[in-house]
Amino acid sequence: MDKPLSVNRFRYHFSIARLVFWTCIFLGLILLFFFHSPHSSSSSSTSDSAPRRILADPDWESRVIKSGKPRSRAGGLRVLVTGAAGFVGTHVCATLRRRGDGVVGLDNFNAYYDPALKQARRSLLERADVFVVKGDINNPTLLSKLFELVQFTHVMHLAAQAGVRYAMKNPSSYVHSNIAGFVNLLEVCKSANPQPAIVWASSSSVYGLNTKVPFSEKDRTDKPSSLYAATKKAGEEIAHTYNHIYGLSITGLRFFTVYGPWGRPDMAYFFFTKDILKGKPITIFEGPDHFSVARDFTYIDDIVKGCLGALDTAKKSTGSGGVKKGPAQLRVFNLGNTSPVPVSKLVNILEKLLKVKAKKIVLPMPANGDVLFTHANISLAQRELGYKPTTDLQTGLKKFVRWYLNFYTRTGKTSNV
Ligand SMILES: O=C(O)[C@H]1O[C@H](OP(=O)(O)OP(=O)(O)OC[C@H]2O[C@@H](n3ccc(=O)[nH]c3=O)[C@H](O)[C@@H]2O)[C@H](O)[C@@H](O)[C@H]1O
Repeated sequence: MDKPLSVNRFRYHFSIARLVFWTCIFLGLILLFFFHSPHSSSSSSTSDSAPRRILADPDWESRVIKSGKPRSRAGGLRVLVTGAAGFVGTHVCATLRRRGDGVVGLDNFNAYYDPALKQARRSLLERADVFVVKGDINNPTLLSKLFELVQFTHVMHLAAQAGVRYAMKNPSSYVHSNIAGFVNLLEVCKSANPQPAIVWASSSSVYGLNTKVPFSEKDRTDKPSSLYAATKKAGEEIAHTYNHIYGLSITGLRFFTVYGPWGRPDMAYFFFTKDILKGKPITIFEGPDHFSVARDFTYIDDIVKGCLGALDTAKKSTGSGGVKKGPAQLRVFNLGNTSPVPVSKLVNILEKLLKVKAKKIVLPMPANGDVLFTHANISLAQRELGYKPTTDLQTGLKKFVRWYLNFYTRTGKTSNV
């Protein structure tokens, strides 16, 4: 009798120990999964740019609050500008601040192109009294903190993974910034009280392989030729959803190949300038049957006027704290120049301005996501935003070249694309 009892007791203790052991292993795995899951690292970590101690730093907070306060204009806007150290972002921030609006910049200062240029733009904005927070639009803790410190009336969303051809090299960066980042931003905006009105950068690339010109907002946009274009098109659909469900006022601006001082080194006009000056060959793409590839190049000051026109005419969002109270404004506008110029002509203008002959290599356009031409119909933006571009390519490139020579002589560097 005794023996079987002790055997049973032994078995009993053994199975309890086994149960405890496997429970511990199971809990350990759950904890391991939780701390290493992408969700937990993107939502709770502020590591890459805005560590928790910064979010609790009174000095950091007072800089955000001060920058977000309108200066002179009674009833000035309070604008959060994402992508503030980017090309368009820098110009928009400086112009808004100059007219007296409150502006807080946000930028993750990634290394897609020369971070030194982004830092130089940030210094320019510091001198213009705009504080640029280093942080990512994928960080909800940081975004919520900014909305806690400043009651933004508007968000000018310019942070994005730009560039048409780079999408073949790093497709996930487009999904991360242009889709996940945009959704994250909209989630925070929809929950804000009051909700801000949102103006954001879409792209002429949504017209994709369309052949009817000029491109009109009424045209279909279901033939993107690059992943970049597809993510911008997705952004337009996502904007529709957030407008529909939460009453967010959203305006999308389709920019047409924006160029000018403080521009992006990954764009053709910029690296053509660098290579022509260095005596390096440049490649000019052409279409089938020697078709001249052309762009509706649009000067930065004209684009900035369009951005401000969109901010100033944006109606208020109708929801609050995540609940829609009524229908809200949803708009999309072309911001182009309405006069396409062949890329070969752009090169001729640069040669004259730089007083250096380019070493040109003409090649058939590879299947790299590029489209053959762009041409904007801007009558809607003209009517609704008072948008009227005034700078032709010759004049705009002259200003760009002057800036380029001055900037890279002063800093003693050449552009590292
Ligand atoms: O409007 C937009 O929405 C987009 O505009 C811009 O794209 P694109 O219009 O393609 O400008 P960009 O790269 O400067 O090429 C210009 C021309 O040079 C040709 N090109 C280019 C490179 C080269 O080596 N040779 C060449 O001929 C090339 O074939 C093209 O015809 C932004 O980068 C993009 O982020 C987005 O905002």
